[in-house]
Amino acid sequence: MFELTITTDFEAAHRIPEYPGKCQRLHGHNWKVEVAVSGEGLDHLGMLVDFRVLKQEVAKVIATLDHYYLNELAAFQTICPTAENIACHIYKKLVKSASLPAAVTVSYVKVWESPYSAVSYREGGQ
Ligand SMILES: Nc1nc2c(c(=O)[nH]1)N=C([C@H](O)[C@H](O)COP(=O)(O)OP(=O)(O)OP(=O)(O)O)CN2
Ligand SMILES: [Zn+2]
Repeated sequence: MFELTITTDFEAAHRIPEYPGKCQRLHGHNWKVEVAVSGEGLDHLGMLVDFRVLKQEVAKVIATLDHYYLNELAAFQTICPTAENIACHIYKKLVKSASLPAAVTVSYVKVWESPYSAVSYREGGQ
């Protein structure tokens, strides 16, 4: 099994409306995102998936979050844009991506809210 990761980041504002503290107020983060994909089979070049292809697919999702006020986005009208929900949102968007090879599975998405605090989202008991 091969597991490949890429990292990227984006800037966005959010607030956690019912949070009992300062996070209830509008504030921003430079969110770091790590995406891991895995699979068994390599292509004729010896790659699970080209890093460039994975970065492009992740970039499409990140573009929908970058420099937005996350609470205003459709994805976060019924759930709060916590690091947990952002990681889950990115994961589910990537799973739907048609541009990743069929044999490639998204292992997890990890989102850092700060250099010291991160959340990983994965499915299927991995
Ligand atoms: N499990 C989670 N906990 C918290 C989340 C979250 O998304 N998931 N989010 C927040 C707030 O967004 C807040 O901005 C972060 O708060 P905090 O950790 O206090 O961040 P600081 O950088 O301000 O850290 P200090 O130690 O207070 O300087 C809170 N929790
Ligand atoms: Zn925050």
